[in-house]
Amino acid sequence: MNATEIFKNIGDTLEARKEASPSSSYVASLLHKGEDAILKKVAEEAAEVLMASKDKDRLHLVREVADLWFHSMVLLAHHGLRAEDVVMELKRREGISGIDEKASRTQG
Ligand SMILES: N=c1c2ncn([C@@H]3O[C@H](COP(=O)(O)OP(=O)(O)OP(=O)(O)O)[C@@H](O)[C@H]3O)c2ncn1[C@@H]1O[C@H](COP(=O)(O)O)[C@@H](O)[C@H]1O
Repeated sequence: MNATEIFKNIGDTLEARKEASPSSSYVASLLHKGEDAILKKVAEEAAEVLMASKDKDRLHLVREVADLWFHSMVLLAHHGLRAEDVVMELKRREGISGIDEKASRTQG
């Protein structure tokens, strides 16, 4: 299974969890708690990424980034968006130098 298929499968699961009972699923319970609870998890996971990076523990870092990506996907689902929307934005940016893009924003 490639990354695109994994993102799609998780996105489909998150969508299905909107109809699931909060007692039966972590995602359903988080979606049920609402935006503030999801944002709190995203912030917590981002902080854990920082700590894992400082620990110089590569496996720990991969696991924390997975937690951050996953909770970001739950946030996207809350807003009716999917990982594929973020991938499309990254694709749109492909080949556009960050330096050139920043310069175009500061001109005129
Ligand atoms: N990828 C994940 C995933 N990554 C992390 N987590 C959960 O995210 C939670 C957050 O972890 P923390 O490190 O903050 O630990 P915690 O203290 O237990 O969390 P809190 O009680 O503070 O929320 C843990 O319960 C993890 O199990 C995930 N839960 C679900 N998924 C995917 O979502 C699908 C649906 O999950 P359910 O809705 O639970 O069936 C699963 O099949 C997976 O594909």
